[in-house]
Amino acid sequence: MTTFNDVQSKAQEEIDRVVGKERFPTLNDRPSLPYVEALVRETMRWMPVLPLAIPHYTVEDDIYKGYFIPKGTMVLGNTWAISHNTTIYDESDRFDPSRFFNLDGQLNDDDLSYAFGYGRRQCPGRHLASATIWLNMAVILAAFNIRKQKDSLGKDIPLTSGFSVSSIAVRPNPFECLITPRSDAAKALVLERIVYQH
Ligand code: HEM
Repeated sequence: MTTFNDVQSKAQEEIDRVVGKERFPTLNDRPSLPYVEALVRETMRWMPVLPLAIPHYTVEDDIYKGYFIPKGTMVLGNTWAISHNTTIYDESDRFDPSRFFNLDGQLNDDDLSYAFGYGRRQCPGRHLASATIWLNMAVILAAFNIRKQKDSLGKDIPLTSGFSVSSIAVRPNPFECLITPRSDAAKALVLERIVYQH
């Protein structure tokens, strides 16, 4: 969100229009916020957390599409190759949630389930993960503006920190950004929650 401020504004506009500014979004709002849904999908597509899923090995000889795969071969599902396949995702390096909408403006059926792996070993936590990611994104977008940090002359500091792979998971390297409440009302809602939870 630090980099894609136009996407951020579009999602915030949808939240303000559908949910209003008197409360934060809840999971009940999920079906009514298609752009936020598309934003979650695009985040998981553009930089998958597990770009090679989790390694497995074959327990017997197999043939897949004419390739002989001996017993004991390590097999990796190449999630990155799928999520950056340019025949499915035009200009796949571009971050653009609108790619998940059909021409009639409806969300398409590409729910990014492959980001959670494949077959009977597919991630059992995927529904919890999807709900948690959606809710966190929706509430953060409702409450805060996320922008680039400024230098001493007030100019945006470019974001160049990139990503690292630790073990099998990808994560952003530490970076500076500016996170500010969107309004006094948003700030009050955040404070209300903090007080309530303690
Ligand atoms: C962004 C969040 C998450 C992503 C992207 C993710 C992704 C994945 C992937 C790609 C696999 C490997 C599937 C395969 O081998 O084909 C996996 C396995 C697994 N995940 Fe997740 N996961 C997430 C969150 C969670 C959560 C929240 C839980 C638990 C509450 C969880 C529990 C597991 C377990 C137990 C496995 C191993 C399943 C098995 O080998 O049978 N994951 N996950």
